[in-house]
Amino acid sequence: MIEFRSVSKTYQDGTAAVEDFSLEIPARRITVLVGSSGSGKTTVMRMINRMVDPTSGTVEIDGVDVATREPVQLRRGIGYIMQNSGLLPHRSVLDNITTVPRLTGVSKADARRRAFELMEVVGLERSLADRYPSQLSGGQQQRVGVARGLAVDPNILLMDEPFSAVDPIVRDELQQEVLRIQAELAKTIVFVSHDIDEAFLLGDQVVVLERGGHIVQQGTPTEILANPATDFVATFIGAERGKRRLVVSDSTPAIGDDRVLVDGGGYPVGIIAAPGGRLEAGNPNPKSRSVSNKTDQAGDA
Ligand SMILES: Nc1ncnc2c1ncn2[C@@H]1O[C@H](COP(=O)(O)OP(=O)(O)OP(=O)(O)O)[C@@H](O)[C@H]1O
Repeated sequence: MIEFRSVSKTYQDGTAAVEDFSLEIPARRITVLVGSSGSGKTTVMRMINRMVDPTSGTVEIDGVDVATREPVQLRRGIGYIMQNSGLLPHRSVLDNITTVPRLTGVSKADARRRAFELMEVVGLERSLADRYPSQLSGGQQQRVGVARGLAVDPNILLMDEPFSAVDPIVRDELQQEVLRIQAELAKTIVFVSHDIDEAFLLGDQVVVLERGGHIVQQGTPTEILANPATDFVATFIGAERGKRRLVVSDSTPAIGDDRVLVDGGGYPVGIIAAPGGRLEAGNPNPKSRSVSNKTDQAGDA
């Protein structure tokens, strides 16, 4: 278990990134920290492996204050997977995966054998082993990042918006891989995301943060969806869902040349005015009405 006790972090320039943050992160489960940009998610996560040290308060792993651990040693036992994979550009896929195990004293032969196993775990073909990161797709690079994070066989895996730079289809695949790997390996995963759908898909526990690392709600996805604790959470859930689900469907009826906008449940939520269409024709200020909708209701569908 990872435990934050009244942790605060003020950066040198005076930014109070996290204030009085307390949280228990259960072992062998996925906890997702989700919130808008600048809410302190990354700062919280980095205090686990001492990439950031708290200004006050303590972070404990299985009852041991991480401040008592030597940072480099600590980090070698915790997998860290970040956005844009963070791979070493001049090293092959295999070398990227074996670097940290080699530093911790694993023999070259064992590290290579394990790297090939991990490539299989994350769905990468062996034939990619000698390529350089620039010769891989974004999704493949992220898979190498995940394999590298797993290479030291850590109990804890930190994942900082790992899939936000890949396209939605690849992101879906990678999210499913995480769930599959987790079902197999049962790590303690802390996952940072600004995407509430991703949080609900992956999280056993979801923690919604507001500016200053203030926890506005924590619980299972079902608990949060059923009972958003504040307007902020309700809006966060609703706005995000509405935005993602809105589509102009060919099968929806048009009004003249104007197109009907529907949400994921197929309910009409607005009209997109076509140039010269009925809405546009009577509109003295066309731009202001080119999209008319009520997205705030779309999340309820
Ligand atoms: N090294 C730093 N020095 C000063 N301020 C920082 C530093 N790192 C982060 N901050 C500030 O701390 C606050 C929280 O940042 P943090 O990166 O933890 O948020 P976040 O929720 O992860 O944001 P994002 O989703 O944009 O990555 C922000 O106001 C940010 O500008």
